[in-house]
Amino acid sequence: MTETVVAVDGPAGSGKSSVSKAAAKRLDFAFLDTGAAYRALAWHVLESGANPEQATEVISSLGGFDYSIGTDPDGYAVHVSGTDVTESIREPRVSAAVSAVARVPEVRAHLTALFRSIIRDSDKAGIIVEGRDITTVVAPDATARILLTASEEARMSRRSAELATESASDVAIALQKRDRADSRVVDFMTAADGVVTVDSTNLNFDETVDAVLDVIRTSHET
Ligand SMILES: Nc1ncnc2c1ncn2[C@@H]1O[C@H](COP(=O)(O)OP(=O)(O)O)[C@@H](O)[C@H]1O
Ligand SMILES: Nc1ccn([C@@H]2O[C@H](COP(=O)(O)OP(=O)(O)O)[C@@H](O)[C@H]2O)c(=O)n1
Repeated sequence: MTETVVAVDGPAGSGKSSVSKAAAKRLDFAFLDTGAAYRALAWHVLESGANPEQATEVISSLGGFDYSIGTDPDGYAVHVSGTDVTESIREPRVSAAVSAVARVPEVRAHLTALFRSIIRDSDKAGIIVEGRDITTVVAPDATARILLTASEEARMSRRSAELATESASDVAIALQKRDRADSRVVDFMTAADGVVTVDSTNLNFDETVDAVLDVIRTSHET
């Protein structure tokens, strides 16, 4: 039974995944990357030849979506029907299709229920869950709720440093397009009531992890 739930939201490239993972390791908590599930469904839709832009085709694909993800911050594998898709869900074709899949309300309801069961079943004392709507929809009553932000410029340069095979401008354009589409569905740019903003624009990685750990500690004390 998970006692402490930490919810982290924010735009693409703000550091949600890497910072949450590092904080979870420090606390010996589990870690859940919810974006991986939306990406895996987009991969599944593309793989089955369905059109991600067509909500009815996406909803039909949900029936055969057999998904699993680990919650170990030291390394987690993502599987769809037994196929390891950990790497392939990061491909640009999946990033380009994921927002269309994520805007379908039936998809969000299905995955939210899945995330809640993973959170409930985790055998660690705590879990850090990151995504876009964790502080507001998936776990609004989490022990600590954090909005991790960074300037668009910082986010783009961090993301393009990771994706060496693509040009910086291609990465920037794709990221802006995805953020714009995603923010029509959930607001992850402004902190909801009770959500603490950590702006990492002028913090290095370790300072950002420390800032997140501080919010978690403070939330425990109140
Ligand atoms: N405060 C920071 N300073 C510098 N680089 C950072 C910082 N936070 C995260 N990063 C780096 O930025 C990149 C994108 O982070 P990631 O965790 O993938 O973001 P998100 O999950 O929000 O899309 C990673 O390479 C990560 O190591
Ligand atoms: N809680 C969440 C998490 C992700 N998503 C969707 O999943 C996509 C991929 O999320 P991600 O966290 O892997 O994206 P990055 O920020 O890591 O690039 C996002 O662009 C959203 O479309 C969502 O709608 N709700």
